[in-house]
Amino acid sequence: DSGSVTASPRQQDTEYLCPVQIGSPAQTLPLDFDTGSSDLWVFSTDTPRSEVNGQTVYDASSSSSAKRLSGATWKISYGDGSSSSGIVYLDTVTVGGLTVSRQAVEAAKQVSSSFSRDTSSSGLLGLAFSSINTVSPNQQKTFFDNAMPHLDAPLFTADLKHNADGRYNFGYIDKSAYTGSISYTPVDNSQGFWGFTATVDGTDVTGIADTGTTLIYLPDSIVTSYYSQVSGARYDSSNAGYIFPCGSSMPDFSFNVGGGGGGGGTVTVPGSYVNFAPTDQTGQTCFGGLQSDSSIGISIFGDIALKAAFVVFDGGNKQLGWAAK
Ligand SMILES: CC[C@H](C)[C@H](NC(=O)C[C@H](O)[C@H](CC1CCCCC1)NC(=O)CCNC(=O)[C@H](Cc1ccccc1)NC(=O)N1CCC(N)CC1)C(=O)NCc1cnc(C)nc1N
Repeated sequence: DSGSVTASPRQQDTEYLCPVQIGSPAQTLPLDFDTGSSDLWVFSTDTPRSEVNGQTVYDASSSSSAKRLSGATWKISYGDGSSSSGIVYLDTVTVGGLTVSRQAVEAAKQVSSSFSRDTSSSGLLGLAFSSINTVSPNQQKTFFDNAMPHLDAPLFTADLKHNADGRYNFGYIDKSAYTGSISYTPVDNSQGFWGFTATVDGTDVTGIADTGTTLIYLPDSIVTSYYSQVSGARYDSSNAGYIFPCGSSMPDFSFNVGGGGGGGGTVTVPGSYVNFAPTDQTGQTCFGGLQSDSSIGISIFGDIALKAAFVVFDGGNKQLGWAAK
């Protein structure tokens, strides 16, 4: 089997949403595919009306294939301080033509305010490792883990784009989607994430590939040296990050993956991607897409990096592949 689904950017590439079919007859919900978490959760008819703000909701009672997973609950909190919790159904889930028949669909009975405010997203589809799924008492598998044995190849690929529709493919590598060769590097999934090591300016950086994080968060030394090339750039505590004049032309940012004997491959993030967004309506000052990881405790290669590459998340061989495009 295989599947292929469009990933549409929202709010200047802040997140990417994909249509997912749940239940019988199918209910289509736009979900944020997140390689940084492992719960598939949705706004539902169980979510208080006061917390629903136009989002499409999942109604298990109108799906003939839905079965309540009795006694199961879930509760999750994210790096940006948002959170949600609820109950669990098993139902049929289809992504880009790829169907999993008994997928844990986590219905929200509570969502934090940032989810209520994000009217375009009906929830998340976690693509990290099932070891960090939050369902209790019996942990549940991700859509990818459930699909993997049926896939032509045990992998999915992420091809996110700047201000344009990209694509997640499951079970195959689309050779027309990238240029040159794919450089592979081993994955450390001990924390449940797609962890890997890249080299930036000769320095090894261990981080995670996270489609659910908008920006790139790297060690202070690398970030400071990057912004030292931009006149007027400075760390601004009120914005909690590096800012600079919006008219600045930003240097490209490159990192090497799979740097072993074969020299590996280099991913180059265009400077224009690092000019993330204005900090206010005046459009004078802009917020950087590359920020320090010192308050996070882990380096994150988020959407700003991922949309500069074609990325293979290889669950069978536990490796990450990076190619230019
Ligand atoms: C099983 C939990 C799971 C592993 C969890 N994983 C994550 O948090 C990473 C995951 O990829 C989540 C997925 C997000 C969650 C919010 C909704 C969108 C997806 N990523 C983050 O939280 C990284 C920081 N957030 C982001 O990067 C959000 C993403 C977002 C996009 C659109 C709308 C709202 C939020 N964007 C921003 O903060 N920005 C975009 C706008 C810009 N002006 C500022 C930066 C975790 O580590 N939780 C532990 C945890 C809990 N609490 C805290 C405080 N930190 C934690 N790390």
